Amino acid sequence: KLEILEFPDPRLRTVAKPVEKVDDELRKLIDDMFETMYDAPGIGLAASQVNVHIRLIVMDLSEDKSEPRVFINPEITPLTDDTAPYEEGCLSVPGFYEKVERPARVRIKALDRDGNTFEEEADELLATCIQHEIDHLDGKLFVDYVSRLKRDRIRKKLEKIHRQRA
Ligand SMILES: O=C(O)C[C@@H](Cc1ccccc1)[C@H](O)SCc1ccccc1
Ligand SMILES: [Zn+2]
Repeated sequence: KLEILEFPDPRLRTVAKPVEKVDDELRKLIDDMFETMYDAPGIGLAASQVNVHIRLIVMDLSEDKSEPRVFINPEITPLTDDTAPYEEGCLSVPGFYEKVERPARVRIKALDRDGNTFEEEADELLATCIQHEIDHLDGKLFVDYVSRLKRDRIRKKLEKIHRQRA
């Protein structure tokens, strides 16, 4: 299992670099990220969250771990000006949930775990999750979309918890 960085760790603000080679070493990291995500549990995980600053996301929106998805060097394009709200959480901001508005439908272009390019249109939870994860690759967190007052309260609470840890 890999350690998940927690807000306000400054390493979460790193902008991830494109993946150069989709090889067995990368696939080992992908498998370790799935193990970490399922154990958390979560439905998405960006490499940035495990302190590996490359443009790699793993995701599984299914109820029974039956639909693992890999997005390498993902690019998204909004397909509508409509936005959809979602009560977002984050494995890097444990215990806090805030409403975030994001484009309701997006086009995703990425490489899969074999290095093949694929494209798909996403709405609902897939649209929300892929945008949340790509934000991680750009050093952004969902708490950046709430007021500074709210963000500071969340930061202070998590800093207190981190101080109480050994
Ligand atoms: O990136 C992460 O930290 C994992 C996120 C992914 C996510 C955030 C907001 C909305 C959708 C997905 C979550 O912590 S995974 C936990 C979870 C489970 C079901 C629904 C929403 C969030
Ligand atoms: Zn997150």
